Amino acid sequence: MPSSWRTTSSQRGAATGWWDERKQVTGKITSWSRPLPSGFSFRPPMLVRRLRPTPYFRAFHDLRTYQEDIRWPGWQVIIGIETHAQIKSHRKLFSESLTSAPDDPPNTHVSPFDAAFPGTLPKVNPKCVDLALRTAFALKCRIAHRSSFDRKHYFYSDLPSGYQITQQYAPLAKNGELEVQTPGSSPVTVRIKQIQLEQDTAKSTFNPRTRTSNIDLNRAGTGLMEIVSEPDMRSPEEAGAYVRTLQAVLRAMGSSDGNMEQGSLRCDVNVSVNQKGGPPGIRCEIKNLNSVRFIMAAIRHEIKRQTEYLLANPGSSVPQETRGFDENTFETFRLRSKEDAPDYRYMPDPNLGVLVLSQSRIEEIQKMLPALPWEKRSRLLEQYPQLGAKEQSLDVLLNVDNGRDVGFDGEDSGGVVGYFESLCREARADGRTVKRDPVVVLNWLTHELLGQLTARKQTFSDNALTVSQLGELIDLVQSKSITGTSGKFLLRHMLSSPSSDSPTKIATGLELIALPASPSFSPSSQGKGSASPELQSLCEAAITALPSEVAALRAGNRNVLNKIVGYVMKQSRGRADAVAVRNLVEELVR
Ligand SMILES: Nc1ncnc2c1ncn2[C@@H]1O[C@H](COP(=O)(O)OP(=O)(O)OP(=O)(O)O)[C@@H](O)[C@H]1O
Ligand SMILES: [Mg+2]
Ligand SMILES: [Mg+2]
Repeated sequence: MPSSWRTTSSQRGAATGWWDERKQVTGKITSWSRPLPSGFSFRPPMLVRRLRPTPYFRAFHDLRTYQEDIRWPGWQVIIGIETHAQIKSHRKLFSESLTSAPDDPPNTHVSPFDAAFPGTLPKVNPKCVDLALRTAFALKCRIAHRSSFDRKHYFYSDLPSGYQITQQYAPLAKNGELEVQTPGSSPVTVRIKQIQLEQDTAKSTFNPRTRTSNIDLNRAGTGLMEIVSEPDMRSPEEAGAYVRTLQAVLRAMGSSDGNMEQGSLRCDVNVSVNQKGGPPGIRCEIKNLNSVRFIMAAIRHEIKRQTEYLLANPGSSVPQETRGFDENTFETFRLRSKEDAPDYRYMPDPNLGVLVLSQSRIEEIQKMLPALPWEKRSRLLEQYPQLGAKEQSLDVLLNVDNGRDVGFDGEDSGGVVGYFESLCREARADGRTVKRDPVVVLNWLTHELLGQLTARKQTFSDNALTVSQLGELIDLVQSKSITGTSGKFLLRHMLSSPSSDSPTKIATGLELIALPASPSFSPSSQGKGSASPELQSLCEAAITALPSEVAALRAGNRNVLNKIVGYVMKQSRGRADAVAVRNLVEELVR
């Protein structure tokens, strides 16, 4: 190892002749034996100019005027978030092995490269680059035509090679922004400092009983995007809204599951406090937060801790620390101070050159960018203003839509939003167009179809009902040919026994067609005049079967009416119309 690599932490980064060190290791660039897809090429890292770290005091606290928070009067809180999002690709970032799900058996998705076998070489996965590029576009970043990879060394058992490949000095994208809406206040623009590609680590679990650690290499080498925000947030609520908005963007782009519980989205939150009008304080970094609730709680605790420290030690500043969050006490705790901070000994990865993206490749990605959640929302509201009163259901629909796989090669089927739109305006094979009430369709989709799929532990992609099948089912209920209860039963049946038969045929087979209220049924004549013989005999049977209820009803106790109606509904297996039954029972008992 050249002696110049052995730098101390104070010498590291911008302060030292890093560029000179870089030259020493670039002599040996591994050539690529496998061809790279079009649009990608590698050049030796010599060609990359070192980027100076962005000075954080670049007037960032002037960007937003000081606004007093009554919870901590006289103090200003500054928050910046580093988000690690697992890239939703089938293969890892630098190896051919498949990415894994959290419940996969340990060490079943590991290639020799992931396990750092000597002699193995990395090869960048273009899908990961494409997905990161999509994210970069959605976050309005400037894309770097040339980016490079660095090694960040630390010696943990969950990092087999002893270093993580990341993009410390020349990231894929920089200088973006994300508009964040917090309830009850105007939107805030959070600037994005950079998006860098890096590898995830393995997972180690400690068994306190046997005092052993087990290493699972399944996660090792999975692609991550580190999305670093500028310190532009000023309250726990803004930080929470930022993470939620970012999560929605990642899902809409199909670049990450953004699933915080399962660890595919993790945040390091940097918090500092300063007195009104003063310069920004020293930040403390709270590592690895995996829920928005914890993020907000950790920030609240940090504000309390740091303001108390500054009041108790006037004239001094908060010691710079890396902290953890205790999920039981909702408090942060010290992990290490700046002095104990690891010296990562960054160096360019000699096996990976410069990643050069052609303009045509970048334009291709931009052309196929899926719609952002708020774009889809305003399009739907513009098209169907009635949905304004159904915002919650609309959000459910958009959330499900965000979670889907968004392909690159035109395999995007429109997702649940496309399905919804086709149901509202169905173009039939015979050339007719059937229009449906969007509020009714939205109810059926979110409450019934998605509800049933969730109960069956399925997702929208498992939905077996075509647009015309669900459309016809909704029409059957709307025209009262089947009751709402029968409609739900029919939907369950069609999900568990998928077939290409029409809902009318299936409903007839299952004897779900509603009992007509009268021989010539019309909604306005329900229960009035002569009832259908079948409904009439069901109601008469109920009156005979429930003599005491009938006596109570005759004595003026109208509450028992529900019981009699319920009895008839049960006997008719949900085929009778409850209003018609109610009217008929009243008429017969009178
Ligand atoms: N005074 C401050 N108060 C709060 N946050 C800050 C302050 N200064 C910087 N930050 C935030 O700290 C974060 C720094 O992240 P960055 O990845 O650049 O460096 P790092 O934390 O030193 O590196 P690592 O990736 O190894 O954790 C950014 O999100 C930035 O917005
Ligand atoms: Mg970082
Ligand atoms: Mg950090």
